[in-house]
Amino acid sequence: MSPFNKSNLAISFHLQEMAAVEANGTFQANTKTTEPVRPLANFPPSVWGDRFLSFSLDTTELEGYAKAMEEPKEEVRKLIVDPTMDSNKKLSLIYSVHRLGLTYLFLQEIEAQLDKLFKEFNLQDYDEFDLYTTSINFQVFRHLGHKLPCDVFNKFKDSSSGTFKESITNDVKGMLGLYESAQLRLRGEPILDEASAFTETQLKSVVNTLEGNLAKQVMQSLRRPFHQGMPMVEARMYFSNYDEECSTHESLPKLAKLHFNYLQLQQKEELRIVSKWWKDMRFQETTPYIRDRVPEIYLWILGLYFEPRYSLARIIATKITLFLVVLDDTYDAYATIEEIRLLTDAINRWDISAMEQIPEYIRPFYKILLDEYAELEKQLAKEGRAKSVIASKEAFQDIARGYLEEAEWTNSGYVASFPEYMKNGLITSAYNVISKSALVGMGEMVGEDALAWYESHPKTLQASELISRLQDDVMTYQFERERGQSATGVDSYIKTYGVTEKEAIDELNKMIENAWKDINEGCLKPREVSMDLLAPILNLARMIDVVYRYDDGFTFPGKTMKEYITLLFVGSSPM
Ligand SMILES: CC(C)=CCC/C(C)=C/CC/C(C)=C/COP(=O)(O)OP(=O)(O)O
Ligand SMILES: [Mg+2]
Ligand SMILES: [Mg+2]
Ligand SMILES: [Mg+2]
Repeated sequence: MSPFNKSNLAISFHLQEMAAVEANGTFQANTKTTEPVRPLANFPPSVWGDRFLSFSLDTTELEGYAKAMEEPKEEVRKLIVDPTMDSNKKLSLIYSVHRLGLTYLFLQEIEAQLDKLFKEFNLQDYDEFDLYTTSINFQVFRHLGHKLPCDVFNKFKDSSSGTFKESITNDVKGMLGLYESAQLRLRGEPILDEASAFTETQLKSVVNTLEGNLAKQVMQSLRRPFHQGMPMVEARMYFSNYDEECSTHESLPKLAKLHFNYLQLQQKEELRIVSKWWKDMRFQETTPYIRDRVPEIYLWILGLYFEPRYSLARIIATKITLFLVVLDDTYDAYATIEEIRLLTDAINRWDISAMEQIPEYIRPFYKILLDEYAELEKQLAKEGRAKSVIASKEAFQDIARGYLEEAEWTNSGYVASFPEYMKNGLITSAYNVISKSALVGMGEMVGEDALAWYESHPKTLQASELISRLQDDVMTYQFERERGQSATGVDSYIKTYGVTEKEAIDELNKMIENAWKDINEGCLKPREVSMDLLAPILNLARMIDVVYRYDDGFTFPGKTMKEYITLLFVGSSPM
């Protein structure tokens, strides 16, 4: 959409909204009802309607794909463990396996290979490797948890000027690899800070001169680097744009196709289940003021983990996150401060007797909330893991209190200091409650120690929360400011440090960049917990990039989220 159209959208949207408020205003003037003035947002309606309800899973087809995967999977496994394969070829095979989202099928074999290759690492070997090979190796080691030193890139810098050598700018594949490598940087790796800016500028300057797959690959990475992407979608795009790299061994694309088709059927069934549940709960009738975004929230949760074994976990986490949309839009775009106080108290009480104290319109939500959690607690108690449900429920109560704090600030016109805002903002980022809710269906790997680690509010989780809170604020503060919603991190930062709006946004973006470095650090070995428990946190940060890198892609889901939902769940025939 051209910027002109975009501003048209905003204008027409604003006019609609003004008309609605106006209508409300005149409506109240004439009828003298006690109906309060409400901060209505008139959110755009669902893009999808009921189209995902009609899917019907053919389990024979699903089993057919699973069966057909066995043979190419064994072929790929043999390649991964093949002791005669040259180590750089081995690393580039593992790289393609990883980008195709297949690592989890060969995790033991891949970890064993990388442990061995990482032990054999010495910097001298890298003297004769070109930029492309160096960057592939760097990415594989870093993605799988090994801290390959960024010194491997020193030889590409001009020792006298200290900048990157001009000569590498002609090596587009190498530059692309360096750009993707730079996204894995940690604090204290300035060569990679430079590399990220240098390669992005260079690649943007040549992208229109490129052709074929290389053009598609550069456009794909410039739009969003792999590391910040949604694994399921990134796998699909790697398959489409890197067929040369994928077809080095013909069993790999064969496996990738069957794997994608298997997952697509399972995910369409999950989307049908949550869409039917949402429709049966009649939220769009009882709370019509909320954003109707079931496929978008399901896509968000799919971003956390796409492995078949997490099917139930995705359904549970999607439902709880949909509850959060109802809660957030109720606090932000409908309830009065009195109603918010009553609802927050009811959520803290978590008792059906609190029904009579909350407004009529929100009672169905409250009842469904309590029933859903009671059912989850009962189910998980059978596995002796009801504690994960309690942790999710307590985090849910926590965010309601956080949303109340925001509402009190809005109501009193108070603009919190930035530190005070962030203390509450990490809670309202919703990434604590969502990550804990993601654990509920993950099975026996979520033991006492896993829960204890999450409850300790680890740095990696805080970093993901900060990215969620601040990226959302940077992309939604104008729209929310127009509606008089609580001051966001942007307003707090401006007020606390007396800087311009642009300076504030630059500072917030630097905080987001540093938070990404903390997440990258947290995923490197030795890890505090298994990567299975870190992946939802890393992927939640990735989904913020997917939804908010260019605009408020959740309130206005007509671009990236629509494209991704179409790619994964609409029509696309089996590969
Ligand atoms: C904050 C954030 C990006 C959360 C992501 C996790 C998530 C899906 C939370 C559910 C509520 C929601 C969609 C908030 C984002 O919109 P918003 O801009 O209305 O959130 P806000 O009211 O907290 O600013
Ligand atoms: Mg909101
Ligand atoms: Mg809110
Ligand atoms: Mg917002």
